[in-house]
Formats: sequence, C-alpha cells, structure tokens
Amino acid sequence: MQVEHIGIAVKNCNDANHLFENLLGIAPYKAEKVESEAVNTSFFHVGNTKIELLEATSENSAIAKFIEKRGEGIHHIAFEVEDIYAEMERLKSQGFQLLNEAPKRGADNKLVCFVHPKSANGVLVELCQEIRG
Ligand SMILES: CC[C@@H](C(=O)O)C(=O)SCCNC(=O)CCNC(=O)[C@H](O)C(C)(C)COP(=O)(O)OP(=O)(O)OC[C@H]1O[C@@H](n2cnc3c(N)ncnc32)[C@H](O)[C@@H]1OP(=O)(O)O
Ligand SMILES: [Co+2]
Repeated sequence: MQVEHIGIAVKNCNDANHLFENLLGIAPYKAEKVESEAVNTSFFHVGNTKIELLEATSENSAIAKFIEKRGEGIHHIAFEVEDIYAEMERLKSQGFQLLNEAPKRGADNKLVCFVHPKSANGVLVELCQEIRG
C-alpha cells in the first residue's frame, strides 16, 4: 500500500497555494472543485505522493467543521488501493467504521471511501482507487 496523498485543511486555497509553492519550490499541478464534498482542492506532487489542499466552499463542509474545531492542519491520510470494494469489505470485517456504504467519486480521477477517525486512532483515513478506462 502506498500513501496516495495527505489532505490538509486550509482556510483559503489561494493563500495556501502561495505558501506551499514557497515551501516546496514547485507549483500545484492541478486545482479541482469537488461539489459533492463542498471543497476546492489543489494538488502538489511530492516524491511519489501528493499534498492535497482543501478549502471549504460551504459551512456544512467537513473541512469547515474541522477548521472551526481544530484549526488548519493535516485532515486525512489517503492510501491507494487496487480494489476499493475488496478493501472496504476487509476493513469492515476487521471492525473499522466506514463512512460510506459505497465508494464515491473524489478528486483527481479517484473512487474514494473514508474510515471514521474514532476507529483509526484519531486519524481520518481515505481509501482511493484510480478510475480506470
Ligand atoms: C476532494 C475529495 C476527496 C479526495 O478525493 O481526496 C477528499 O479528500 S474530501 C475531504 C473532505 N471530506 C471528508 O472528510 C469526508 C469524510 N469525513 C466525514 O464524514 C466527517 O468529517 C467526520 C469524520 C465523520 C466527522 O464529522 P462529524 O461527526 O459531523 O464532525 P464532528 O466535528 O462532530 O467530529 C466528530 C469527532 O471526530 C473528530 N474529527 C473530525 N474530523 C476529523 C479528522 N479529519 N481527523 C481526526 N478527527 C476528526 C472531531 O474532532 C470530533 O471528535 P470529538 O470532539 O473528540 O468528539
Ligand atoms: Co483526500
């Protein structure tokens, strides 16, 4: 398994883009709005993984709630999986609490599913599988 991306909750994606451009010395390779999650995202390649910056587009967004409670910072870790359906079944059978009944469409051409932080040592885990074809 490999870390596909690390999600970072930010108040303002433009400001955070500038900061991360200066920090990493590279520009983001894409920006994408994901309506279903009420977020604007931007992505940076770092080695063989990515940083995903997430800005809320609505006060009901998980990102808005997170920032209100905890401030900006690391929001989730995403693991790349080959077969998200099989991995969801495996995790369910191990007692992890999944936040989706079925995978949903995420950013950057991925199917995604989340594991509740309360069942993963306080870490929100995202599974993601590339949409092929
Ligand atoms: C762009 C698309 C996609 C991609 O392709 O990469 C994304 O990354 S989308 C990212 C945004 N979407 C999500 O996070 C969806 C999954 N998250 C959720 O369903 C919810 O955020 C949640 C995890 C179920 C929490 O929601 P809720 O219970 O309504 O919020 P609370 O504020 O009441 O939190 C309860 C409890 O959980 C703690 N918490 C919340 N978020 C996190 C987190 N990211 N990491 C660790 N812990 C988290 C929160 O602090 C509360 O704890 P207590 O206060 O101790 O009860
Ligand atoms: Co993510």
